Amino acid sequence: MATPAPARLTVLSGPSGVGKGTVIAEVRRRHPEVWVSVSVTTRRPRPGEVDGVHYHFVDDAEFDRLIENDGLLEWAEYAGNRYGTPATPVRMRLARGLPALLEIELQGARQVRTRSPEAQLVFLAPPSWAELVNRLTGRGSEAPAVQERRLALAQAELDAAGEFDVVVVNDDVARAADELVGLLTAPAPGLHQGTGAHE
Ligand SMILES: Nc1nc2c(ncn2[C@@H]2O[C@H](COP(=O)(O)OP(=O)(O)O)[C@@H](O)[C@H]2O)c(=O)[nH]1
Ligand SMILES: Nc1ncnc2c1ncn2[C@@H]1O[C@H](COP(=O)(O)OP(=O)(O)O)[C@@H](O)[C@H]1O
Repeated sequence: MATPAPARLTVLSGPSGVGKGTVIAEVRRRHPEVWVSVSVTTRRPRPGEVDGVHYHFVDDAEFDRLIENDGLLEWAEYAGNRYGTPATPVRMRLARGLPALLEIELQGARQVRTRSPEAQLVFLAPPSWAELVNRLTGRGSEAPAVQERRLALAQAELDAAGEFDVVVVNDDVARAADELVGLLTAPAPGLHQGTGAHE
């Protein structure tokens, strides 16, 4: 009866500029204990981004090495750069019975779905297309050509929202953060007992 629920792996995805970073920052402001994986990327740091905090910034050779050594839980190329989730910290969290949150794009979310079917996949959606464009251009962190590229990808990402377990609309940061906290603390439904599915 008293079998504890397995620690859950939760993935948060959504188009560039929808507010994934903002909502996660709000969740962590309220609940500093929420653990979020720090990805590796070949993208250049933006002003204010700190190596080891926002990302582990690596070059192509280092990224290749991580792939070869099976060091990544998943990885994908997105808008000309590669991004991946270091496997060991996530595995250690889950092995200790503690939840883990990944903020990754669609191809990565699909890889997690395949490898860990019990993972919870959450899609953060904008209230409207116009608002997404506003946020991405308003952030001002990318050149117009890069924004265009990200918006083209965003259309395909929005089309895939139905693949996710839950869609959270980021109309208001506090409200979306509340909803995400609820999902992170909800018990996992339907244990896959005896499958050894959770890594
Ligand atoms: N597959 C995968 N995607 C990631 C990872 N880390 C970040 N991303 C995604 O890569 C995309 C681009 O990230 P970034 O350049 O930081 O831009 P931003 O999310 O728009 O601020 C976003 O959709 C991120 O969620 C990762 O480890 N794996
Ligand atoms: N609910 C919201 N309402 C208005 N602006 C928002 C909201 N959430 C995020 N933003 C703004 O949208 C921009 C993109 O947010 P960001 O967290 O960088 O997105 P992502 O991590 O998904 O790329 C930022 O300027 C942020 O302040």
